[in-house]
Amino acid sequence: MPFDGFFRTRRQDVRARSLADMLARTATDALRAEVDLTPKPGLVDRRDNGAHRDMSHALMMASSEALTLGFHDCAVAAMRERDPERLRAELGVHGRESEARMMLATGGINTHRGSIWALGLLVAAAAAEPGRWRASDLLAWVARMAAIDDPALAPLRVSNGQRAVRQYGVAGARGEAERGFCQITNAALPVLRHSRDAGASERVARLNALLALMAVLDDTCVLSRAGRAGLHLVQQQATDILAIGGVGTRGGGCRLAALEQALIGANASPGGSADLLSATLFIDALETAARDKPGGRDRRAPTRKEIRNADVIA
Ligand SMILES: CC(C)(COP(=O)(O)OP(=O)(O)OC[C@H]1O[C@@H](n2cnc3c(N)ncnc32)[C@H](O[C@H]2O[C@H](COP(=O)(O)OP(=O)(O)OP(=O)(O)O)[C@@H](O)[C@H]2O)[C@@H]1O)[C@@H](O)C(=O)NCCC(=O)NCCS
Ligand SMILES: Nc1ncnc2[nH]cnc12
Repeated sequence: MPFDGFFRTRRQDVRARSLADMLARTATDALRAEVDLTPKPGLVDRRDNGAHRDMSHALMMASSEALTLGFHDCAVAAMRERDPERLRAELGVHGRESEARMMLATGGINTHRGSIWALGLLVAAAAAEPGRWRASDLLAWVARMAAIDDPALAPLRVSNGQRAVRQYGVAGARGEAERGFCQITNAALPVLRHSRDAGASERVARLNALLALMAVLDDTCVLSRAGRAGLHLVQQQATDILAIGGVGTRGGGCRLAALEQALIGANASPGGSADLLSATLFIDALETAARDKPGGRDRRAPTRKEIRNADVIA
């Protein structure tokens, strides 16, 4: 039918806009919740700037808010464009627009490039298949989309991540996306939920999930700053804290403080793990929303309070 878009009912348009708004808000809330989580080792939180001389809590919050529009645009694109190649190109445009808005909001500091990548793809996945919000479904979609080359990407764009990929032979952010960010399904989500089930506070559960990511992720942020020795330090010490029961135990809290000092001393920031923690919280929120309202197509999004309920430092 010609002009089939023209005949979309107002209700469909309203529903499309409301879904895009909800997904964009949920992604932004996940970013804010990650920044607010405290105390994180080597990362910006409510208490200090970790291993980042050029960042602050306020800057990270401003950056998070600046990304909402780009997430919305990724959702709308994924609802409208059914051709994967064309959609990949469009997501690349929205991703770079978001990176530009981030730089404007931060005065040129790269706070969230990795988050724009991971959450932009996840928002698109959730919008492309409304309600199919199991982690495995979302991340399988992400893996397919990430495997498509972005036609506009400058092939010689040399970033810290690309240098680390070449120097250390790791997957990097794009490679991890092509693998469906398996650290989320294999480590972060199980530890987050196991900690909750064991009675841990939401803050402790999220800190344990961050450690679970740090224990297994080949974080190019750490590699570019502190080399393979720095990555080994991060992975080993995060593993050790989880092995004694996580940050909720007396020994775990002390070791977390020691890890923070070691990371600052090594100028090592697990920024990639922070990005994937935001992605984990986003997926957790959508799985919860889908589970709480079976059968409904426009599932209630988790409230801002539900997503950010770990803001309070226990
Ligand atoms: C695919 C892109 C992400 C480009 O990635 P690339 O491989 O080129 O590397 P980078 O540009 O360096 O970005 C990678 C960032 O991703 C995070 N990250 C690191 N390791 C992993 C991992 N194993 N899995 C997932 N994500 C990972 C990390 O981001 C965080 O750290 C940054 C801050 O670190 P910092 O060292 O302080 O800052 P730098 O600027 O790097 O150094 P300084 O100059 O300050 O010293 C910050 O970004 C955090 O988020 C890595 O840095 C993607 O950018 C791309 O191609 N985008 C185009 C648009 C697009 O296609 N979008 C589609 C969806 S919207
Ligand atoms: N809290 C944080 N501190 C430093 N880098 C980050 N990248 C994403 N979240 C971050």
